[in-house]
Amino acid sequence: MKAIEIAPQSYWIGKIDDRKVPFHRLTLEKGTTYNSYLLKTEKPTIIDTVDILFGKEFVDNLKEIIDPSEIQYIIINHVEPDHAGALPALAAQAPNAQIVTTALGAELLKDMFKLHHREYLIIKEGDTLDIGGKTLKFFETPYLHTEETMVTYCIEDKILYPCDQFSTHIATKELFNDLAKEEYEEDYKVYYQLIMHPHRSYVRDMLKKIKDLPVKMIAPSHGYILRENAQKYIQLYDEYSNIDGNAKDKKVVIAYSTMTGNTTKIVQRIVKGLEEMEINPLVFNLKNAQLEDVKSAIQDCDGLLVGSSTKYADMVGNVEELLTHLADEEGQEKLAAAFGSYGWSGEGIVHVEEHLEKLGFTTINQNYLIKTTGMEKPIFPLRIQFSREEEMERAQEAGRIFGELLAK
Ligand SMILES: Cc1cc2nc3c(=O)[nH]c(=O)nc-3n(C[C@H](O)[C@H](O)[C@H](O)COP(=O)(O)O)c2cc1C
Repeated sequence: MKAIEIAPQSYWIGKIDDRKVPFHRLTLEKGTTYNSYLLKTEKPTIIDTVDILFGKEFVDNLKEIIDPSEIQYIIINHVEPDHAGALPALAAQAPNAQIVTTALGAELLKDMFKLHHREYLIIKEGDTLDIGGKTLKFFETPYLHTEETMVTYCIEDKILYPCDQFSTHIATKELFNDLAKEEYEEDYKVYYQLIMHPHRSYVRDMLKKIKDLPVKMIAPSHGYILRENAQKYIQLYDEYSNIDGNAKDKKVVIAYSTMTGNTTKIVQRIVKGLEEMEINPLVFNLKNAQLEDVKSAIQDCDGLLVGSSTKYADMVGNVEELLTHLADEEGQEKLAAAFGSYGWSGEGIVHVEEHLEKLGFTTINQNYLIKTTGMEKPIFPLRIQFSREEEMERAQEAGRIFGELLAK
């Protein structure tokens, strides 16, 4: 494909992939595109590249419009190899270019592509970069759809370069949405649901960040460049990610035991996280609760969180009694997770999780989170050492994530 002008001095330099593309355990029946952009300003800049399969072709095509050694910046909004895959081939031909990305993005690129020796320009929220004739502004948009992700906005052109966000998997040759020969809104929605929806609270954070930008065109990294009605596509993400009425009707039970109150502090932060999702859980400190009451609340709930600290490698209080009491119940695949404070080994939390699994609950743990959201940091089971404040942030995040998973 030849370069296509999208704005003065700005070009699409991507690749149309019209195969049935294997991707995220799916087959993209309509193929896709990998959209890369060249901003041919005084300090020539490339925004994202193409899939790793097409690295050589990408660089060969690029050479027809610019000498790669002139490139000053290569912006990597997201490190997945369908966008950053041509970076090694490009970087080898562009020795003067700095790689512009988030701090986490730089760490991942170094290890993934052995680019330790390159110069990086690390982006923080709201930073701007003068590329000689245009100014770029950056926003960190974590988990859309991986942790390191950011978006780039060109102030003069009013173009948003959001990489995977606002994308569509279609191997379009028309490229611009106003030239589309087929209806594509359903494909746009399906893409959102598969890739972005598991992270919809982050979608809402991103929407707040770009709310006041006068975006005239969205130039994503898959499918159509949205130059007609760009705001409509932002509005659609607002509608799709709206959590109202989704999570707030869910019933959550938290049941726990504590020796010295550390697990109570965790509960308070989990509750705050759930409240962010408009969920008000029923909380039982098992020391003061009738097990029959807790049991009937659990029978009636959509999600269950069971907490215990650890005493001599075991659960504390009457957590075990409760879990045994539930043995004649079936978890009915309801979502559940274990949490607790601990000192050095935290076996109590492991025992709680094993009980929940045996009872037939769908237990949220790291494997579950990786499969459903791609999130690899260990949120559940939630293990907090003593009640260290610096760790408590995780408890609130865990509450929010639990709510999001319930609302799915
Ligand atoms: C008698 C006793 C035994 C403990 N045994 C363990 C243990 O085996 N493993 C561990 O990780 N922490 C152990 N701890 C540490 C507690 O789990 C830790 O202090 C925790 O923060 C207590 O939380 P809580 O106040 O919610 O009960 C023990 C604490 C006490 C007092």
